[in-house]
Amino acid sequence: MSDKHNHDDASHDDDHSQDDGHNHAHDDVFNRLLGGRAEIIFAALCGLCLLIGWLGPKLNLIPAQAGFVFLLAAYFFGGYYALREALGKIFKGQFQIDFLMLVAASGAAFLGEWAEGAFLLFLFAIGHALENYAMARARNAVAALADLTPDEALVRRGGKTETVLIEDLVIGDIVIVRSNERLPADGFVIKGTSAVNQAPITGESAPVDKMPVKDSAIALENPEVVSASGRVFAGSINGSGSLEIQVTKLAGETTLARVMTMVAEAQTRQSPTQSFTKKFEKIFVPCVIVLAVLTSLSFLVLDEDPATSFYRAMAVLVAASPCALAIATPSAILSGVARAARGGVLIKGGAPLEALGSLDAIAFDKTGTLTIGEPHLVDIVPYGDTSETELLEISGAVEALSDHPLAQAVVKDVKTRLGDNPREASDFANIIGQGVSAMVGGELVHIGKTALFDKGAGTPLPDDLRARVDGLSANGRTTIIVRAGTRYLGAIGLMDTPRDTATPVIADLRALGLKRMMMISGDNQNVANAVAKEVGLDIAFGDLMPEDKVTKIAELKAQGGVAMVGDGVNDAPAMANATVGIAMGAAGSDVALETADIALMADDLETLPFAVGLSRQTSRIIRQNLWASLGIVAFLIPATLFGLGIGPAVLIHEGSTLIVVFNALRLLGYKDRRV
Ligand SMILES: Nc1ncnc2c1ncn2[C@@H]1O[C@H](COP(=O)(O)OP(=O)(O)OP(=O)(O)O)[C@@H](O)[C@H]1O
Ligand SMILES: [Zn+2]
Repeated sequence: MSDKHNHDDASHDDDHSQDDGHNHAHDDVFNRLLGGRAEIIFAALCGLCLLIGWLGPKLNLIPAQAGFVFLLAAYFFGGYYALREALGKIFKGQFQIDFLMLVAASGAAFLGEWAEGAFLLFLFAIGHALENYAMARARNAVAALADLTPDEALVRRGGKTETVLIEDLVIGDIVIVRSNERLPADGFVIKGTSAVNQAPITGESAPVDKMPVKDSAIALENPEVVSASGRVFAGSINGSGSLEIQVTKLAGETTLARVMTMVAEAQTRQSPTQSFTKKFEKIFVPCVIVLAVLTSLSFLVLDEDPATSFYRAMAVLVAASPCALAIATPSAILSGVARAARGGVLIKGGAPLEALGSLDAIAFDKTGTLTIGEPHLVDIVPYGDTSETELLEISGAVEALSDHPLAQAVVKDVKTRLGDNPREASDFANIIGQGVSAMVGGELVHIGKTALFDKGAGTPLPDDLRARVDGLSANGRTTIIVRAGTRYLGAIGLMDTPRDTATPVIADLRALGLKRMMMISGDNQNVANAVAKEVGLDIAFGDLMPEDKVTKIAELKAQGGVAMVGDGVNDAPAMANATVGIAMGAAGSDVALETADIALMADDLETLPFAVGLSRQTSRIIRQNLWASLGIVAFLIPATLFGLGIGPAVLIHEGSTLIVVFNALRLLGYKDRRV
């Protein structure tokens, strides 16, 4: 890895821009010669020179002068990268904590303790090399996702089949995928059926059955509306069938490619804890310097020589460098975000990750989120002398002009019951959150919930029809009422089925410690209650207009924070107002991918407990790391003041830094405990 990352970069530069401070390679002569491993090789050489220079003269193997030359070499190898980095920072007007270490090493040399100084630099160099290696591992955990896509694809162009590089695929190309091969591109199926394993992209545990889309011309024009059974993603693994796929995204723009870019961005975004530790360091570091200066003057009051005081001051400097504190949070966030991405969850940085880890309230949208979002007609109740056919025809004609899930359900079921609809509607209007209106056969037709007929003008809802509607709602039916002119034609009861995953997911979330789980819905309160009860939610807020949803979420946010889970269909404003907005189905929707704080790639709730569990684990690890790093500093400062030497101080210092980093790296192996 030529990729060098210094823990101090991540958090010590006072006014660093995210990308500059975060991740830069040491692109120097040595790294070029040593294949990017110069740092670790230098650390090893430093140790070797130290060993020869220190033991050689002691065992009379080499003369003392030669030993000294080896110690100087150890200084060079151990201090080269630290000095380079520190000087680079100082020229930019930034301060680097590890500069304190260099001062301490020079101090040791100044006192004639060359071996001790070299030992300090050795521990320092090896510690940092390991740390950089670990951080690179976390960062590259996501880059490994790129290996999921094959380099080449088998394409059919103009009757010929040829193999091309995936970079050379163009939109509209037809790609042939044989059984058990990895998919080379995003697109939709035009031929063949197969069960495709999408776990690397969406985290879905079970393979998804794929089949050709009905109309490939429409699908190519509007890839976002292709159903889950038709759409495929680069990087997923074909099952036993073979497929022909039409390409809809260029190689650099596939879902996988975009997730990788977004993860890289997210990993550099600062979390509240990071900002806090930075502020803390701003106060702490000057205090350390003052303390060290005072310690170096202690010979003025204590009965000791100035060299001893100076040595002790150096030890204090090392002891108090809060390196572990600086790396504690960024390393955990890096690993957490990387692990999430590999499980089909895109977390946009440390802030949402930490927020989700500490929330205990979560709100769900109903339609399309907790339910499948495909309601069916279950009750048809004509009123007065209206026939069932007339009720259905008029409703079908009006709803044909609406794109609401309820409308689509009505249109579809009317078509299966009656065939082609002889009636047609015009002058359609949407009455947001309540219903719709349109002209059919010269009459103004209104369709919608009770509130539409209570608040609006026009003939009021007759009591006997209201009683029927209330009865249906009480049974958990979403009920819509139809009125043409002054005549009430009747009511239609629809039912949407909860997702199979809803109940187990909510049980898992409860087991993870979420206390308040609720639903917010525009649907009737009774219906909301029925669904909430079925899936195991604590409470349902129904009859909410779109702006009421926003108000409700803002209210919950003020009461200690809330995560809002939605499918992105008319719940985006509520998600934007939540502490953390979680969108599902992001693999198929660019808008959801871009706007959510956390995006579940699968069009399902399945990966939500994983996201919450991982966030909680990340928060726990950050807390452990903060306590450990502060604890070590709190121990080392008095210990060095009372005589602990530089060697042991550096050992403990670097040891604690590494422990913190490796503790964070545990997140990469976080187990998703779903069954
Ligand atoms: N096209 C329509 N035809 C009939 N009724 C409608 C239509 N659009 C909305 N309504 C009525 O307005 C209510 C609220 O609609 P809204 O779109 O705000 O919520 P929703 O998306 O259905 O539910 P949820 O908030 O649970 O996702 C619906 O339950 C329905 O009664
Ligand atoms: Zn350090």
